[in-house]
Amino acid sequence: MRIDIITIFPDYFAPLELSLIGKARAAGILDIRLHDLRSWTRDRHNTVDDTPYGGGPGMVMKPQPWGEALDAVAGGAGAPPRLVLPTPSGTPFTQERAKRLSDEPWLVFACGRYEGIDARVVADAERRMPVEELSIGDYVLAGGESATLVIVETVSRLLPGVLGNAESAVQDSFAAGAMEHLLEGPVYTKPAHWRDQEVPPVLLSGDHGAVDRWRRHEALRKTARNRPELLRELAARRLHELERSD
Ligand SMILES: Nc1cc(-c2ccc3cc[nH]c3c2)n[nH]1
Repeated sequence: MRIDIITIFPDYFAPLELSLIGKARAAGILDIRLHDLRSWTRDRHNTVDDTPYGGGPGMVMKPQPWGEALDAVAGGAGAPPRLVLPTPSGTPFTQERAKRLSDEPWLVFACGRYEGIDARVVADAERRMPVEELSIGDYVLAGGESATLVIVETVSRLLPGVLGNAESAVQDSFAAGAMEHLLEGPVYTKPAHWRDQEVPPVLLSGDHGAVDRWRRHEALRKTARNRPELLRELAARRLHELERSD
């Protein structure tokens, strides 16, 4: 997968040189390219923002640098990339959406700042590539860079060869089919006794059936406590499946 990131803060993405993603880049599984938006400014101050039409607080990112940056990065011959634009007003980013994005050969991320990017940039981009405006949660960041890091990490770890043990990707809380979207329960490792706490004996029993039942029970408990709405959705899905099978 190729990933291009356009931002005024390229250094924000230094973490993508580390750990699993850094190794995947070195192995050629991931081709991540950073682009400084200011490279496409034309004035000596490298201006990327201006006051909003209609008044109001803050500044808006100018269309000209973005238009030329997207032309340069995403405008080549061949199939266009999918443009991902993190924004508080976007479609919720979920594990299911991450799975779909992981099937894309080429993603371009546009990292906004200030009050956002002039709306004509998205309208212009939609003429030549699919555009996805995504929110990583109902809170407001200072820019799109953190959201882009979250999306890139979530998507990249689903790519074959990125995680050492593909199984751990399957067992994620929200991975389709793994414990039906339940939250993951507690995990333990050596030593079996630590600061007067014991590892649950079932995990040392060697009885894999009992371990699976215990883990499902703990996942249900955790989900009921922290995300009860997921249990309601699970019940509704089960009911729908039963009614379809009648
Ligand atoms: N889910 C979420 C996205 C954002 C976001 C994304 C881009 C910009 C640009 C300026 N402020 C921004 C905030 N906040 N929260």
